[in-house]
Amino acid sequence: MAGSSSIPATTVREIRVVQRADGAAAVLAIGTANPHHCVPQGDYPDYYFRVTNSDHLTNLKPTFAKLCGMTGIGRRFFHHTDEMLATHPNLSLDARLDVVATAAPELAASAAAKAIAEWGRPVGDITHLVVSTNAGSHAPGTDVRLVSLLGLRHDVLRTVLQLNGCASGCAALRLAKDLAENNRGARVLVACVELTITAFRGPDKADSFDALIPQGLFGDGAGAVIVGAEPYVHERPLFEMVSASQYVIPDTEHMLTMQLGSGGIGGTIATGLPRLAAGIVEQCLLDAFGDRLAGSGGVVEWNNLFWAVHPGSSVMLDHIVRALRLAPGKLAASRTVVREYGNMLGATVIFVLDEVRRQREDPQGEGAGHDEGWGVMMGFGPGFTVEAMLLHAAT
Ligand SMILES: CC(C)(COP(=O)(O)OP(=O)(O)OC[C@H]1O[C@@H](n2cnc3c(N)ncnc32)[C@H](O)[C@@H]1OP(=O)(O)O)[C@@H](O)C(=O)NCCC(=O)NCCSC(=O)/C=C/c1ccc(O)cc1
Repeated sequence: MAGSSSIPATTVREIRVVQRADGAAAVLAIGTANPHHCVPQGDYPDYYFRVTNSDHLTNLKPTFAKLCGMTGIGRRFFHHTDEMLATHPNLSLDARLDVVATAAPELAASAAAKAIAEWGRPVGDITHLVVSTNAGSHAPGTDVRLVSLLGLRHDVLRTVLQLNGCASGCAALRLAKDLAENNRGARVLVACVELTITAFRGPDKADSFDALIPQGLFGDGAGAVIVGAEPYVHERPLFEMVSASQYVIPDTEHMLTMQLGSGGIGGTIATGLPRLAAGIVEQCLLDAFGDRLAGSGGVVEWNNLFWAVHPGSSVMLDHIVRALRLAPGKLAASRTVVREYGNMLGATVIFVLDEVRRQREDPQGEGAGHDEGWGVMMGFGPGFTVEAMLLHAAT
C-alpha cells in the first residue's frame, strides 16, 4: 500500500536478534532453606502413629517402618510440628491450605534471599520469577507474596507451575533457561517450595504399602536459583544450561498421579517406579544428548559426567546407577541430599545442584576431578515424565 509510515523500517527478525541473548543461560547462584522442625527417619514410624493417634493400627506399623527404612532417608524437616498437630488433630483442608498460603512464601523467600545474597546484585535486576509448588492452592499465591517479601520490581514477569510432582524443579529450571536466553539481560529467580502439610494424613487401616509411600518419603524445603545468560563482570556462572529435554513414557499415566481432593493432596506412587525409570532412562538420555556426548566410537560413557539426579529415594538411585553402569560415588550428591532432607519434591534437585557444586569444589570431595565438566540434571514426575538437562560446569 502506498503512503508514508511512522513505523521504523525494522524487520521482526532484526528485533528478535536484539531481544535474544547471545550466550547460554547459566545458574548464577543457589539458595536453600528448611523449616526448623526435624524428625529422624528412624523415629518417624513411632512419631507418625503417635501424632495421628493411630497406635491401635498395629498391623500397619511394621509395613510403614519397612518402607521408611528402605528410602535412604536419615531425617526430614517439616513446617507442621507436634504441637500444631496436637492442638488441631483434624486440621481441615481449608486450614492446611491457609497454613501453606502464609508459610510457603516465607520459606521460599528465605531460600531466595540466600541465592540473591550469593548472586550479589540488586534485587531490582530480577526481571522474571518462576515459582513452582505442589502444596498451595491460593491466588494471588507465593509468586505475588514474594514480590513484597523480597522487594522485587512490580513489573517482574511471574509464572507459577503447580502439581508437576518431583519433576517440577527441573521443569522450572528449563523454563528459566528459555526465558534467560530469549530476553537479553533477563535475570530469572526460580523458587521451588514444598510443604507436605497438604498431603499429610494419618494411616487408614485399609492402606496398602503404596498408599503409605508419600508419608514415608516427603519432607519440606525450598530451593532458589538465579538464572541468566551473558554474565556481568561480578557474576559467577556455576552451571551453564546447555540443552533440555522432557519425555512422557506412553501408557504409564496410572503409575504416578497427584490430585487435590477433599483430603488434601493425594494420588498414586506405584512401587515399581524405580524399575520403570531404570528401563527407559538411558534411551531418554541418548535421544536427548547422545549426539553431543558420544565419543569417537559413538558410545556415551556416562561415568565421565557429573550427575544431579532427583533422589526419589535411594532405591530410585540404586536403579539409575545400575541402568547407566555408574560408579558407586557418581550419585553421591543425590544420596547426601536424600539422607539429610528426604524427598522435597521439586525443591530437591536444587539442593542436589548445590551439593554437586560443593562436592566438585572440594578437592578432597567425592566429586572432585571425576568428570570432564559435563553433567546431567534429571527429575521424574507424573506422566510418567523424565525431565533432563545437559549442564556444563563453568569451573
Ligand atoms: C522405595 C519405594 C517406595 C519402593 O521401592 P520399590 O523398588 O518400588 O518396591 P518393591 O516392589 O521392589 O518392594 C520393595 C520392598 O517392599 C516390600 N513390599 C511391597 N509391598 C509390601 C507390603 N504390602 N507389605 C510389606 N512389604 C511390602 C517388597 O516385598 C520389597 O521387600 P524386599 O523384598 O524385602 O526388598 C520406591 O518405589 C520409590 O523410591 N518410590 C519413589 C519414586 C520416585 O522417585 N518418584 C519420583 C516422583 S514422586 C512425585 O512426583 C510425587 C508425587 C506425589 C504423589 C502423591 C502424593 O500424595 C504426593 C506426591
